[in-house]
Amino acid sequence: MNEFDLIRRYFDRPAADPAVRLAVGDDAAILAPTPGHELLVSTDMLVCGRHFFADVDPRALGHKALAVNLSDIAAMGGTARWATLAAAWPELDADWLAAFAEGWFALADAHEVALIGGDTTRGPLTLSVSIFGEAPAGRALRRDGGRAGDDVWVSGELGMAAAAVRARLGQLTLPEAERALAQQRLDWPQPRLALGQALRGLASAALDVSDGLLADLGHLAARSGVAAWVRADWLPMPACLREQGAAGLACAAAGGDDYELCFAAPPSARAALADLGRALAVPLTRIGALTAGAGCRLLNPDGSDILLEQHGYDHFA
Ligand SMILES: Nc1ncnc2c1ncn2[C@@H]1O[C@H](COP(=O)(O)OP(=O)(O)OP(=O)(O)O)[C@@H](O)[C@H]1O
Ligand SMILES: Cc1ncc(C[n+]2csc(CCOP(=O)(O)O)c2C)c(N)n1
Ligand SMILES: [Mg+2]
Repeated sequence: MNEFDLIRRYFDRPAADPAVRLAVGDDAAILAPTPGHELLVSTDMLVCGRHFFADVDPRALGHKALAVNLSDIAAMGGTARWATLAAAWPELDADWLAAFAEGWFALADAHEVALIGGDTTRGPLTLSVSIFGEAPAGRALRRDGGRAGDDVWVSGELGMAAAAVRARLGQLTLPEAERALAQQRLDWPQPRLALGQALRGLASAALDVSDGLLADLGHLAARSGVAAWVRADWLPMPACLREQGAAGLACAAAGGDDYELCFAAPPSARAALADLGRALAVPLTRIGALTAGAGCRLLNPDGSDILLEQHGYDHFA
């Protein structure tokens, strides 16, 4: 099998989407965006040893490479449409590639996202995915719309993916059942696309939690020109992390790899958000608020600060 056989065998699947005029096989894809919509474009890379362990399940890796990109479209309140996959593969392992493609296409098909092109080289395992989504013109959710007085919310549960990484590195001990759940959260993030779309018109600002809640909320606050606080005891985290004390809190508040949505919304939206959480069967938890000022604080019930060593993952810290 050579490079072109590899592409044809694993990644060249005819797109059902009539907006894909031309996909894999030419010098560029040709797409027909939906009239009245704006294009959302984002890129996320996964590097072996940095974003995943070398012995990762290839099906999970195929899923995650796409999922983390879908999560950025979810954070914008968009519909995901098309993706490109640029990959460096260390070797041509047919079973491994088949499993990777299976993980990718299962998620791609579930969200009707067509693989429209990419690039293939040999090298240390690295995946760079670009995602193209759409939102009705002027309606995408941005980071810069938050206002002092808004509530801060987060979807799902925080911290288990980071706990899986720390357990693997011997920095944290989890009971067997919880360790399996944590591994599941790390390997199989579920991008919150339906939630993001439903938040258009409800949320004032949003982003997805990839680096860690405090770091990412800090970005939202900075872009919105306000400060943020969150209450440690309001964070949605499983009991097994609460029981770990400071180490568990660090996972939930700053661990990253959660791919949940964090968003700001005025208090007048509380009832609608409670209904939305029930309708989508996604837990939505009010965890804090935006205020005048700058920065992002983690608070005790008495209002005192909890200082963490880091607010999130930083590749160069
Ligand atoms: N090399 C680069 N050149 C131009 N822009 C970049 C580059 N790297 C990142 N950016 C931009 O900087 C901003 C922040 O990037 P970042 O990768 O942290 O996005 P994020 O959504 O916060 O996190 P994640 O990558 O985990 O989704 C984004 O707008 C991104 O497009
Ligand atoms: C082996 C291994 N070590 C550490 C981590 C944790 N981690 C790596 S990158 C990142 C932030 C998101 O990345 P980016 O900002 O590049 O999108 C996080 C939380 C992991 N997942 N696997
Ligand atoms: Mg993001």
